[in-house]
Amino acid sequence: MAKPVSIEVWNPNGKYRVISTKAMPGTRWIRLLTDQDCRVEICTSKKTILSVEDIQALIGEKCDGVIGQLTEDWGEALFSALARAGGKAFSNMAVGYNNVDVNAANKYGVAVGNTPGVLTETTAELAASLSLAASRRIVEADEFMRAGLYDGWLPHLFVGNLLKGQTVGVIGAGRIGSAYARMMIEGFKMNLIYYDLYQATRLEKFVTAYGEFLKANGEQPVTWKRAGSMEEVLREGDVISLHPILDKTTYHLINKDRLSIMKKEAILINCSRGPVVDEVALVEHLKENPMFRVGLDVFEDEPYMKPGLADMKNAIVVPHIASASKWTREGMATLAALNVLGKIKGYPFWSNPNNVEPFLNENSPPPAACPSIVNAKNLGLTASKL
Ligand SMILES: NC(=O)C1=CN([C@@H]2O[C@H](COP(=O)(O)OP(=O)(O)OC[C@H]3O[C@@H](n4cnc5c(N)ncnc54)[C@H](O)[C@@H]3O)[C@@H](O)[C@H]2O)C=CC1
Ligand SMILES: O=C(O)C(=O)CO
Repeated sequence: MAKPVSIEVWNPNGKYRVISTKAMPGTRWIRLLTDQDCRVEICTSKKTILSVEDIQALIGEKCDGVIGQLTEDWGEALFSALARAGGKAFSNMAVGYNNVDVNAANKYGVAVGNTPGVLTETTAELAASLSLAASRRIVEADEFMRAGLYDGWLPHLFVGNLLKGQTVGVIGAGRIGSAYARMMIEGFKMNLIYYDLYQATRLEKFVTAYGEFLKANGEQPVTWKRAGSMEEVLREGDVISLHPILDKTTYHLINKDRLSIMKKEAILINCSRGPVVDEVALVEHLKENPMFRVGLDVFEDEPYMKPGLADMKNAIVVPHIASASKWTREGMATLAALNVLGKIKGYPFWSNPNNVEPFLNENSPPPAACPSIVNAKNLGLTASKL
């Protein structure tokens, strides 16, 4: 058993014991819990990634719910420990929950929450930033400047790609993929090709309407196409951004063969999960194709990069910061806390996790519901009528 982990306590006499495995931005989430008779314990350990043993030690003998992080391994060991301690709820402070074994949670009757919606625009904005940075070689140019290498304007200096009129490819056109597509289409007048298991009807309607607007104003209209296969997107896209969930259907979705069918000067962006890309194959591809560029927010063996990646000038790498805006991170903390609180209080689950705004309004109390419980149906929970 690991040593006890250091904690900070809010409302020590609260009836329900709720643990957060990390300090989270803002204070609203703490207030929402303490106002409802929760004792909140926040882990203050300096370790970035807590082990299963650390979290078991935090859970202890009695625990009603836990707010955890995407870096933690929530499986059989933790859900059984939480259930033994009387716990009813766990929430990831993340929309992605590939770190959670939902079947194990179902087995122990623990509700699993996530935080959709509040990070859609923020994450899409980072994907758009990486797209621009890669197309205009901003990081390379910045390094060049700081190294004192600039000795005057030159016709060939850091020539990149114009986005206008090119094709943006989106794989996984859900909330974030669609928001990213809109930014690239509206901002840079790119044409869209996308691949998803489902039709992105709202996105299609948006592109059609925007195309008509451009035409009416004497400009070249933008177009959209739903691809019948992922390969079609990879062949046709100039900038391709990955936004699917990580599961067994998307693991190494970008591999050696698929990289080989992409355009030699294409840009690949990954703000989904690292294992969606075979990073070893990517490093080889970057070496062999110097005009091919990538922008990566996530990595296969986070926090590590595969050998060679850090040396590649045609790669831009940032440390999983796509959701890192203040508003989003505070909102994620709020949604995660309300998932746990709602389950402890026996509230129904919110029937539309695509619209979590009522929970984020600081000026009114949140609805009496759990904003997003991914296994609500498995646990037979009731949907909110609000
Ligand atoms: N880098 C970061 O900081 C962040 C990463 N994410 C990642 O982004 C993912 C997507 O988030 P949302 O857009 O909110 O989720 P979403 O559920 O709205 O979208 C995911 C889309 O992927 C599609 N999809 C699933 N399997 C597929 C397949 N095999 N091929 C093609 N498409 C497939 C789904 O149909 C869905 O439309 C999260 O699961 C998370 O892993 C999310 C937020 C921040
Ligand atoms: O919400 C997620 O899935 C993240 O990756 C956090 O930014």
